[in-house]
Amino acid sequence: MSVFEAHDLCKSYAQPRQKFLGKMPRKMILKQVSLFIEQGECVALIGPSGSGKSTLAKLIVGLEKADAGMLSFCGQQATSFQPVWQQEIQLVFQNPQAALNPQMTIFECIAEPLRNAHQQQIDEKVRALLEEVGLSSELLTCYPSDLSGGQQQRVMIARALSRQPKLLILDEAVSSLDMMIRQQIFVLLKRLQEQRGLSYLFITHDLRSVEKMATRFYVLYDGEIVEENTSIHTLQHPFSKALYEAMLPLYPSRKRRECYAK
Ligand SMILES: Nc1ncnc2c1ncn2[C@@H]1O[C@H](COP(=O)(O)OP(=O)(O)OP(=O)(O)O)[C@@H](O)[C@H]1O
Repeated sequence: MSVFEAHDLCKSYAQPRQKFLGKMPRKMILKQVSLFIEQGECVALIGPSGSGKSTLAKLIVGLEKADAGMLSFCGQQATSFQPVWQQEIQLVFQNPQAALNPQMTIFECIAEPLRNAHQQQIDEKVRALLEEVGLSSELLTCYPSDLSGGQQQRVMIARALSRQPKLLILDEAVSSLDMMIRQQIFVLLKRLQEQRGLSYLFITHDLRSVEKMATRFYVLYDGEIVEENTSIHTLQHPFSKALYEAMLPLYPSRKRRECYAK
């Protein structure tokens, strides 16, 4: 069963700099984008910079409104994001440093979405969430700046989990992390996917991450879905092929090793 579906989503933005004779032209950013995510599935979204990936993420979490099209979450169809979906669709951004309030302790960062609960419940929940994302409770009194990038991203994931989501939108969520930490976050995300039945929309530029995380992926190019595939090794669209060609091999051939060494 699909946890989320988008049908023919269109989105344009006004171009104030190109205003002419009192008319404000609009630029089409998303052109009839359709996709679906099954329950418990990790679907990736790749595409060049400016192709509209983050705009699509914003439509899905209700930060922006589509010009046209339909959304469906857990079988409920609507022309725009519904406030009742807010708890269950959560967004994790690329840069946790910018997303976490530097004045709040780690406890406060994770507890903030739980503020309506009883204090004792909040304490227990925050500790359980911290443990679930593999962080020590010793960090509860620290501030975001005391933590590494990987730890900060774990806090962001714990914060998102506090709302009991069904769908996480991971917008370049591991891009700023080094390879080792990235791998650890992948392991964490896979475990959460299994244990909680979570679904992910995993937005990235990195085909290796797609290979590791996703069972299926879409390619967004100039606001259009130009490809849907299950393997990065059978890409069809020229952009996807170019991205594949640009990917460094896991085990470079001798010829390539010599080339990189120069
Ligand atoms: N609020 C806005 N007003 C006007 N134009 C916008 C707005 N937000 C995004 N855009 C434009 O929409 C286009 C798509 O932007 P978007 O951030 O969705 O791309 P992206 O694929 O996520 O890029 P990247 O991979 O670099 O993050 C860009 O040309 C951008 O300038």
